[in-house]
Amino acid sequence: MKYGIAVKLALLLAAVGICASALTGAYSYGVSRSLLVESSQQSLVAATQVLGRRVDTSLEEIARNLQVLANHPSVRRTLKQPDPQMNAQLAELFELMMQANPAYFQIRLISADNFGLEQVRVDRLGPSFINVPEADLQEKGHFSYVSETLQLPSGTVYMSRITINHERGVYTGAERPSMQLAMPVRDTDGKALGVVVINLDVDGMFALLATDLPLDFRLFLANGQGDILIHPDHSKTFGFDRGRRVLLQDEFAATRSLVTGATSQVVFQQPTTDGLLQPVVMAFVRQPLKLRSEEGQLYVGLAQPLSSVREGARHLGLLIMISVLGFGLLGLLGTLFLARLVLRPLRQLIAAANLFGRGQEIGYLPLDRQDEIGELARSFQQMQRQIGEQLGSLHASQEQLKQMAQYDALTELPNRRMLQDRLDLAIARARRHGGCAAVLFIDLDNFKDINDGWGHDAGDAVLVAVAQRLRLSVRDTDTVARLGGDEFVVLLDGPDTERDAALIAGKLIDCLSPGIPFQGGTLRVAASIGISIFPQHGITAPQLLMAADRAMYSVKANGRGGFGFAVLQD
Ligand SMILES: Nc1nc2c(ncn2[C@@H]2O[C@H](COP(=O)(O)OP(=O)(O)OP(=O)(O)O)[C@@H](O)[C@H]2O)c(=O)[nH]1
Repeated sequence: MKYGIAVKLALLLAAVGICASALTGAYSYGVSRSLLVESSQQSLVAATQVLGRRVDTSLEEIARNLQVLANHPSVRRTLKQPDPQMNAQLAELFELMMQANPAYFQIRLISADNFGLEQVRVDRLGPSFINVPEADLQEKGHFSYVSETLQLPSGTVYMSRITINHERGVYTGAERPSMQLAMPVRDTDGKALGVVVINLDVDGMFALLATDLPLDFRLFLANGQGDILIHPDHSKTFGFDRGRRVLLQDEFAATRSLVTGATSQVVFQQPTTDGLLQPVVMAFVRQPLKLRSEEGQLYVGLAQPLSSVREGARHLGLLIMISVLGFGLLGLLGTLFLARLVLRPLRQLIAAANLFGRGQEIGYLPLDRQDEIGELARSFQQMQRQIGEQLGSLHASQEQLKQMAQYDALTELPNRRMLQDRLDLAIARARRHGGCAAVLFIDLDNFKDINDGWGHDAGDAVLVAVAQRLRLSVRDTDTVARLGGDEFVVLLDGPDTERDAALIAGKLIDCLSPGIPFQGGTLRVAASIGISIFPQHGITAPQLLMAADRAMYSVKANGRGGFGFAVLQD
């Protein structure tokens, strides 16, 4: 039993278990993976929406700052009557505001007079600020952020398009993506005195807004017409500034529905392209701007590497694989243990059956168990009992058959067949030791008369009594047999047989002479005996029997009731 049932059962169950859990694992992995990717995509959309709203909120905050400045009494006063001291104080105020708002490139106070001459201007230059000297101040009346803002009602914000700042001046904002937010400064009677302008660092503002996003996220921004303004590949930004527009809807076909207004958000997977070194999931939202602006709306986008989206799914897959293998192994060990547990009593039964087959004590059987194994053990015990009983009766029958084959049923003396065997044995022994054997052939005289006169039962009683008397008259080592009817044979075996034969024949005749009591009466019986001796009268059993038989007939012929020896062979 190289691979027993336990191993086979364990392997089968473990294989079934592993297949089932692998299929379940694969299915749940597939479903969970889709759900995880879907959930990541939804999270990306939500993050993009939050970012878009933050842009709008930031612009509103800038508008509130503009309001503070436009309504500042010193601003009005210096626009009405320029005062270098007041200008210096305002410059300090502008600087403080720029310190608090890192995305402000520049704050200016521009007069409505003198062709829009800058009154106060503070520029950011790296970590420091420059209060531009009066001599370097410029006329800005021809810029729309001045001319158009002067037309606006008090408290209204002008917001320019986002462009590359080509205005003259050496400061951090030069040649960088920027936008101008301006507000008119009006006198109490509503007369426009000038404008306050904040030049905003667009990249800086978005970098600030996106600070809490994961490092591998990439930011995208397009203006209301779809011109890409922020892209990891800078060659794709502000294409219109170089005379070749690069549009969001051309770059990412999936955003067309967004640009045409069919949807307010899109999420899609993008294979590797310029500026995106690996496949990403991208989400874009259309962000309407609350402030009146030339853009009207912006398109804000975020890209997340597909690998990080799938990271969770990969982790899940690994967990599922470990679980499947772990549970498979546990299942295998558990099944092996269970199978051994179940098979132990079966092995006991096998051992018991083997012992029973060899006729040995069968030992312990799990008879107390209430399950199928207990039932099997009880059936086995029952079968063992029945087989034992049947074997017993078979042995008894065999013994009976043996008795019947070798003994006479009436007298219980050895029959002709057994006599034959004993005679053969005696001849062989005599031959080997140079001894002899004697056959005394006994036939009752006129036995027929007893039958006829007293009935067959009387004859039987006589035969039984004769057998008993003959038996008691010889040694235990001698054989007294009944050949049939009223014929008996006594076989004498020993060194002095020849001399004793006549003696014993006389003794036998004498033992029969007492009457045999039967039903209140007495039956009389006598016998004639013929004697043959080995080797004188024959050297085989038939020869000896025949010689003795003939001798017995000679006795009968000579008047019965005596014995005589066989005639010597020539
Ligand atoms: N009761 C009884 N009678 C038997 C049995 N076997 C044989 N006999 C009878 O025994 C008798 C034998 O008779 P025989 O030996 O031929 O003759 P016999 O009357 O003995 O006369 P002799 O032998 O010449 O002296 C027959 O009548 C048989 O029927 C038996 O088992 N029981």
